[in-house]
Amino acid sequence: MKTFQEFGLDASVLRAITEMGFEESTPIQEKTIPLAMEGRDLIGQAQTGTGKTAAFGIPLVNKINVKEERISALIMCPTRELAIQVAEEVEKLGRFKGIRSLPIYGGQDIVKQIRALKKKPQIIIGTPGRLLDHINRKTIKLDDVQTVILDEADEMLDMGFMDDIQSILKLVPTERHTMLFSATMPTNIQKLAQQFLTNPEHVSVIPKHVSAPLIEQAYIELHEKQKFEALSRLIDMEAPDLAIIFGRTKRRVDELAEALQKRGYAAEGLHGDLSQNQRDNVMRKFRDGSIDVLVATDVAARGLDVSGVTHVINFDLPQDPESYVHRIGRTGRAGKEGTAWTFVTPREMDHLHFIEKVTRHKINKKPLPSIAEAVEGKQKMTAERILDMLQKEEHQEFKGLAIQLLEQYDSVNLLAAAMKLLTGDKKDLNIELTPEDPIRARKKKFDVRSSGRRVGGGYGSGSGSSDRRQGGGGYGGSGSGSGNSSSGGSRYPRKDSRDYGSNREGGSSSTSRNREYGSNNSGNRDRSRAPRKSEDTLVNK
Ligand SMILES: Nc1ncnc2c1ncn2[C@@H]1O[C@H](COP(=O)(O)OP(=O)(O)OP(=O)(O)O)[C@@H](O)[C@H]1O
Ligand SMILES: [Mg+2]
Repeated sequence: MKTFQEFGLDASVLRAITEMGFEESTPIQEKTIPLAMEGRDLIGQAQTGTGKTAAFGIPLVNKINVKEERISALIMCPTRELAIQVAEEVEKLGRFKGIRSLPIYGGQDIVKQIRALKKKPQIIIGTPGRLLDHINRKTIKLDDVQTVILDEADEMLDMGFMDDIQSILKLVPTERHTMLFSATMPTNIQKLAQQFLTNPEHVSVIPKHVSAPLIEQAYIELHEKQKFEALSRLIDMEAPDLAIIFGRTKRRVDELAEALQKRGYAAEGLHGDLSQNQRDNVMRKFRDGSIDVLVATDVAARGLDVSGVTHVINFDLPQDPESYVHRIGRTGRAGKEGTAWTFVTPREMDHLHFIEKVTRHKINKKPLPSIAEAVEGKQKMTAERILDMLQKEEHQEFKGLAIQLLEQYDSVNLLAAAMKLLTGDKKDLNIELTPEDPIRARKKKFDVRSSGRRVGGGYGSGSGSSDRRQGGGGYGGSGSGSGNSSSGGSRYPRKDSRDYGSNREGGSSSTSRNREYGSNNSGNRDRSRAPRKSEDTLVNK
């Protein structure tokens, strides 16, 4: 692998890279940085957690002129959390060069954003809905934008952001440098690429499997009613440092987070119906370790990079293979190992096999963890906590009492009792979750075409595009409901309700497919689209 010195980067950018602790470039960085520095348009595909952000961030900050007082680069992301995270990485990369960057996303006070825009940032990192809002208010002008990056480009298309992106890109000079990035590149991305990129280079670092190599993947076949018990046992058995648990709907996430809390786990939920403040708080707590279980809808599936996530658990099977790849990719990042567990009900087994086929990765079947395994795991963890406390020497004030107790009681019994207390077993609490419908693969899904690799039918282009058309139609008129709309009669249909949601945006919107992560109907899926991808969407051809 190349060191960063070999790219001929600005000294201030190199210094930033060093401070971030990056020693060598990752494969996608090695391939894209030189091309991007030449100004080539490109489509960059590489596994989750392999540094795509810096792959576009480094050449971007390298070329930005700090004297520029206008927006010269635009990065678009599908979710607010991702926009915030990418903005932080860009900020770090550009720090010593003195580059000004700003995240712009829905749910945040627009007046505050307008004030921040007055500081003349050179790089804007935003979600499409809120960007359009600013464009309509003329608080963001794109006339001088020279570089556009679409992170998780396929997801933005999938969420129905195509119209928004088109509207935005129409305002950017055609003489520009455009790059798309994602771990998955479905065929429909070609349409976007053809329209917006000039003679793009397709840079793909997907060796054999589309999912990241350091993730151990397993599934448990079980009935819907067994899921919660299985989850508790699994968490106890595996004792994750940090875990993300994906649920299918917002209601599911709420119920699950509450149920886990009742059982004594430090868990909180994240989905599009929460206020931005709540979303920020949950993410902050998860990042700083004040909670160790994040329960989330697919709003957290893409791009999020939280170090220390050792486990991803699909409490509900994801809708499509892409979602599976991205969800499990929240662990096993930056060279670290991770484990992904997936719960599958008997009726969903076909769909799991489909995911295996598309991702070209066998997912190992594991038995439901037994009570004994759960107990053993919990005991181990309690012991670890005690030893950790010993090392930190934070137990001094209990020493006197300990000596007294030891004079009267047996040491083994004493410690065992203390451990039992510490384990805080609340297993007998009766918890019932509202059942979710199983995901079912469509009948015609294995319509194998000539190459023998394609999987058409329900996942192929035919039904897929009709799904999209439906979605697109629904968005046209969804504007009026947007709570934070202020520029009535705008040129663009208002679609920030799809900005993965907040109460204000999503509440009254009539978004047709509930794809936006913020409808108030608590039972809604955060994404309720039919599976429809073709096999070759995920695998390097
Ligand atoms: N060259 C490098 N050396 C060490 N760590 C790196 C390097 N480049 C990036 N990283 C770190 O790797 C982690 C994953 O990077 P990043 O979030 O960019 O992955 P990604 O490819 O965009 O993944 P996803 O597909 O999930 O969005 C981050 O914590 C980042 O700081
Ligand atoms: Mg990323």
